Amino acid sequence: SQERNVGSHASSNADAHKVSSRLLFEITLHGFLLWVSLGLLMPLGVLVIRMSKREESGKKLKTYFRAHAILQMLSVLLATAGAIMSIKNFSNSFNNHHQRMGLVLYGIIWLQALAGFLRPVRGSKGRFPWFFGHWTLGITVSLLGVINIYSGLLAYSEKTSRSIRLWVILFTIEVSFISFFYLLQDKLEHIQKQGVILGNEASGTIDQMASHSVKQESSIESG
Ligand code: HEM
Ligand code: HEM
Repeated sequence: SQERNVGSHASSNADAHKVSSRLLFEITLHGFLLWVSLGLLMPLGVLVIRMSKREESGKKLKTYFRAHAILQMLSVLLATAGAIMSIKNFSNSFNNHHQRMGLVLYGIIWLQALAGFLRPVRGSKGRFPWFFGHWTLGITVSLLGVINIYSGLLAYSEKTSRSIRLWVILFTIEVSFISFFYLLQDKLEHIQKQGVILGNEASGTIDQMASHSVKQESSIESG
């Protein structure tokens, strides 16, 4: 960069300004594309396929599956556009965590999407190992994606000396909502099951419990 400054001595001020505002635009576009991709579409795609867990109608199952596949493919395409752009315009030095982890993420999301298409049919022998691999990699990518968005914001504030406070706060709120909903999905299943037991089998269950405790008491008495 020193060489460049020396080389364009005559119009150095104007050039420096041009370069920096162009770079600023490219960094902002890079950040925005990758946030939409790994920070929004990908986690939404995960939440959507998890909604199919409590679904019995085949038609709705298919819709959730389609939505998952489409959201994840869009996410991969946007990330790829962002990757091509950043490799064209940035330094390609890969000398910090953000850049190196970003490169690894570009690779893994392609693998994950390809693996999504190469799934064994439901109920076959290979389905569980596939699901376990797809789930583990999917969750890992989503977590690393969130971490890389934070480190990208830090890199942005270092490069531009602009405040990132608002973006950090907004992104943290978004991630909290998504995490809450992710955890709630497991609980909803639990709550629904409890509802079924209380609604349909309550009297039977209570009868069983009562007779069980009577037996226990009588066995304590006799013992
Ligand atoms: C998970 C999402 C992200 C991934 C996978 C990612 C990936 C990358 C990669 C691979 C590079 C190096 C590009 C090269 O030199 O060819 C890079 C650079 C950079 N990224 Fe990101 N990025 C992400 C999100 C963000 C966000 C949200 C921002 C915030 C604006 C950001 C800001 C930057 C900056 C400022 C650079 C310049 C290089 C530096 O000094 O570190 N990135 N990113
Ligand atoms: C980078 C892209 C992708 C990511 C990050 C991802 C992530 C995930 C995650 C985390 C789950 C598990 C959800 C849960 O039950 O807790 C899942 C399930 C699933 N994914 Fe993906 N996925 C991606 C792409 C794809 C694609 C492209 C397809 C198909 C074309 C696909 C098909 C499926 C199917 C069928 C399931 C449900 C498996 C089952 O419940 O048996 N995925 N995905």
